[in-house]
This record gives sequence, structure tokens and C-alpha cells, in this order.
Amino acid sequence: MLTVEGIDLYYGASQALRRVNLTAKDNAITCVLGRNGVGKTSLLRAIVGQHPVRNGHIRWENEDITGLPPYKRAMRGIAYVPQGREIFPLLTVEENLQTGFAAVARSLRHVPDEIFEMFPVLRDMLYRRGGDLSGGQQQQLAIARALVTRPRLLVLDEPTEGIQPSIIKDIERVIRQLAQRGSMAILLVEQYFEFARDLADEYVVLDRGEVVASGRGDEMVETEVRRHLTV
Ligand SMILES: Nc1ncnc2c1ncn2[C@@H]1O[C@H](COP(=O)(O)OP(=O)(O)OP(=O)(O)O)[C@@H](O)[C@H]1O
Repeated sequence: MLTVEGIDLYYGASQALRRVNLTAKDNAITCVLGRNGVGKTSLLRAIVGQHPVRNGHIRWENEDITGLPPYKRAMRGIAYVPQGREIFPLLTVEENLQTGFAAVARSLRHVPDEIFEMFPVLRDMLYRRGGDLSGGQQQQLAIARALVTRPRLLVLDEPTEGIQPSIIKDIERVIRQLAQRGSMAILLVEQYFEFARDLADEYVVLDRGEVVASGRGDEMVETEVRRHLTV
């Protein structure tokens, strides 16, 4: 389980997160919702270690990881699918997947067949350059690259952004499958209400750096959440 306890995060003098609390349980999907600029990406970056927090604690599997650098968090089973995907455009699909190997033991440095079963298009395009893939295919590659590290916490930042509806459905199916398969906590930032509602076991709404609503996904009140999503 991931537990975020009262974190404050700053960019210089500007505070982006205020006393944020959150938990992400194993075998469950936790969705963070909120409009542009409320601090969703900052929260994820704090969790994966890409930005320091000024106060508060981040605990993962009973360990305080607040001060650990990103690579040590990756080695503890935390994988990140960043906003905008950050595929290496000049590397092939296969090479992009291999970049995930750094976080795992030598014996695990291969791409499990299961990943190609989830994303068959990646097998077909194994030797194509990442930059030649469509946005949706790049998103699938970014998720696959994270899965290569055998994560127990998968953190995804807006996986539906700029993606056509048919691929959104594929991604939704894979995320649900990963959560049901067991032994993984999934934390997902989303602005697209329907996607979050369909997937969320738990949800958290951020507004101006603060948690303003949270609860169980099946108890999400649309009007209440949408109030914080529309500008
Ligand atoms: N590197 C940075 N330097 C200074 N301010 C930043 C930086 N990154 C983000 N911010 C500011 O911090 C606040 C939170 O940004 P953040 O990207 O976390 O929000 P978000 O909810 O993820 O938004 P989006 O949906 O647009 O990605 C915003 O006001 C943003 O302008």
C-alpha cells in the first residue's frame, strides 16, 4: 500500500500541494481527478521521487521512501507512465522496452509474453522507431515499458490524453486487467470523468493543491466531482 501523509510541495515560493493525503491500496485503482494546474502531476512526481516535498511523508510497503531518489523507488517496484508518454523517438519499440530493464534483476531482463498479449501492436512494431508510432500506440508502449519493471505500484499520468476512443477502451481494459490480476496498486491521474468513474475503486479530487473530495469509486457523485473539473 502507498500512503501519502500531509505533503507540501513548492516550486520556489509557489506552493503546488498543501497537506495532501492519499492512499493507494493493492489490487485497486485509485484515481486522482482535478482540472488543469491543480497539482495532479506534482503529486505523482512527488510519489515517484522526481520532485522533493517540503513537509509530510510518503510510505510504500511499510517503508518511508520520502527521501529516496527515483531509481531507488523504481527498484522497489514503483513505475511511472508520465504525461506526454516520453517515448524515446529514435529508439525502436524493443529498445524503448529495454530501457525498463535497469530497475530489475538480471534474470528478469526480458519482456514477458503477457505484455505482448496485452498490447499485440507492440509485437508487430517491435523494430519500428518509437517516434513513428501513433499517439495511442506510444501510450501503450509507455505502459508496457513501465510493466517491464514488474511494478507493484503503477503510476499513470493522464493515459487518455490526446488518444482516440477505441484505444482509450483498450487502455481501460488493460488497466482493469492489471488491477484484477492482483499484487498491484494502480494510481492514475485523469481529467476525463467517464474513464475515471468506470475504473476507480477509490478517488481523490484535487483543487488548488488541496484534496477537496475523496471516497469510494462506486459512491462518486458526478455533480460533486464535475464541479471541480469544469473551469
Ligand atoms: N516546474 C515548475 N515550475 C514552476 N511551477 C510549476 C512547475 N510545474 C508545475 N508548476 C505549477 O504548479 C501548479 C500545479 O501544476 P501541475 O502540473 O502539478 O498540475 P496538474 O493538475 O497536473 O495540471 P495539468 O493537468 O495541466 O498537467 C501549476 O500552477 C503549475 O503552473
